Parts: sequence; C-alpha cells; structure tokens
Amino acid sequence: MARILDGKAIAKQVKDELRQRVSQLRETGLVPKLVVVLVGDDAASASYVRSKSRAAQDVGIDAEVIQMPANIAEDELIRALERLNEDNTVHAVLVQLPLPAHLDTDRILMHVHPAKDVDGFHPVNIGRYATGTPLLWPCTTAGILEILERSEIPIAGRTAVIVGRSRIVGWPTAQLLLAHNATVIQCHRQTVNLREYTRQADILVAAAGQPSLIGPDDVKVGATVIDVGINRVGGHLVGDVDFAAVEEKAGAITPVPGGVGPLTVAMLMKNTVHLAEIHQREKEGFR
Ligand SMILES: Nc1nc2c(c(=O)[nH]1)N[C@@H](CN(C=O)c1ccc(C(=O)N[C@@H](CCC(=O)O)C(=O)O)cc1)CN2
Repeated sequence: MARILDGKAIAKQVKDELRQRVSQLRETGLVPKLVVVLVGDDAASASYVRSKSRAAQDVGIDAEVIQMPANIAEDELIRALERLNEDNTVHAVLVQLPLPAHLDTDRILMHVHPAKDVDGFHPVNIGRYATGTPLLWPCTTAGILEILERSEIPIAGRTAVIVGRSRIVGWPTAQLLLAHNATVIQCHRQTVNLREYTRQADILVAAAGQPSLIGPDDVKVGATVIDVGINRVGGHLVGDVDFAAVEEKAGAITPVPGGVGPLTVAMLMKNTVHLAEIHQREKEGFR
C-alpha cells in the first residue's frame, strides 16, 4: 500500500508559514497584492478563482478579481493588463486559463509584465527557468516540488517521467526536475508505447488530462506517482491515474482531489509574496 501524499495538509503548512511572513511584511507597510483576471463564465475557472481569493484572504494578501465578458476584444484585455503593469500597488497578475477560443493566449500572456507574472508563463520567465535562473516556477510545478521535498522524496539521480507537455504543468515540471538533477523523460500525445517509459519512472507525473491513463501495469513497484489530472467523470473529480489499483503498487501517491490541486493555490500565494518582496527590495535600492 502506497503512502498517500496529502496535498491539503502540505498546502496548509505552506499557508501557515506564509501568514507569518505576510504579517511581518504588512508591519513594514508592504501589503502584497494579487490581481486575477477572469474572462468569461467557465464554471470551473470561476471556482478556482474563488479558491484563490479565499486563500489570499486567509494569508493576508490583498486580492482583486477583474471579471471580463467572454466576448471581450483582445486589445481591450491587453489594455487592462497594461494598466495593471503600471499600477505600483499591484505586485502579481494572473490571467486565469483557459481563455475563450477567440483570444490568442500567447499574445495575451506576453502583456503581463515579467516582474508581475506570478504564473511564470511569460516568455522571459520561461527563458529564465530554462536557463537556470528562475524568477519563480509556475504554481502547479512549484507545488509538485513542495510535495516531493516536504515528503522527503529524493529527486537527484532518480528517473522522472512526465506525461504531458503543457505550458501550465508538463513542460515546466520537466525543467524543474531536470534542474534538481533527475534524469527526465518527457512523454506526450505522440509518444509510442507510453508504458515502456512510465515503467522506468521512480517519479511519475501524470499531467495529460485523460482519466485512467495510468494503471498498475504502467507503474514500477515503489514509484512515487504524482497525479495532476483534473477530470470530471460522472459528476466526480478524478485524476489521470487509476488511484485504487495504482495505490497497491506505488510507494507514494497523490490523490485527486486533495493532492496537487490545493498546492497550486498555496504556491500562487507564495509566488505573490515572492514578487512583492522583490518589488520592495528594488524600490529600496532606488532610494
Ligand atoms: N493562470 C492559470 N490558469 C490555470 C492554472 C494555473 O496554474 N494558472 N491551473 C489550472 C486550474 N487551477 C488554478 O488555476 C486549479 C486547479 C485545481 C485546483 C484544486 O484545488 N483542485 C482541487 C479540487 C477542486 C474541485 O473540487 O474542483 C483538488 O484537486 O483537490 C486549484 C486550482 C488551470 N488554469
């Protein structure tokens, strides 16, 4: 039976630590501020944004949600982001994804200033972590590291297999594990004989968005399995891993819900505080 890696409990630890750090910052007059831009009325996105606002309130971060209509013109959205870039009271800006289909996500994300890009999706920030000088890591990827480190699961020298290569999770997670000296194999939609790779994994990250993609025959005995999938099946939330069957074989496993998801929100708070602190240091440097 695998050890269950309790994301809710780890997220709570992260937020407890942050609450103290934010309270000290507020005493110096710095109130970290996050703005979340939500376009359209996707129910899941609205629910994630509510979780983000609640977590911000919980740790003492000032959070604002800017709701925009689904049919907003691209240039109008860009102008709104540019206003946030110029607002000195705002330290962190996030555009909730996915955006409606008429909007060019790459173009939009390029208009979040790299110093306020709390998701780490701007090309400058991708370049920074790809070249070994990360400003920060995307929230879910940072959450995966937090789970591994707080659970004392070694990374260096281990074989890590990532299934999926998305901007939000798969690609940055491969870069992060590589930066922590894992031997990394990145699999994707066109990988032939996926199982041949997943069975080599000491750390298996499933981030493909496909329920039951990973079963017991896809996993090495004792492996750490991190399930990043968020799929709604028959009214229930499930990951990409057949949890009940894989639990028997893995050494450690994250559940869905209650695994990586809560860390995505907690690490958004941590990234916000990090950006606010950098902003403060730079301001002091100019005095
Ligand atoms: N700009 C971004 N957009 C999106 C991101 C992101 O990191 N930045 N990630 C996902 C959605 N997401 C946050 O935005 C997110 C997903 C899941 C959870 C979560 O806590 N899940 C819970 C279950 C919640 C439920 O019942 O629905 C869990 O897994 O336990 C939080 C945030 C896509 N968009």
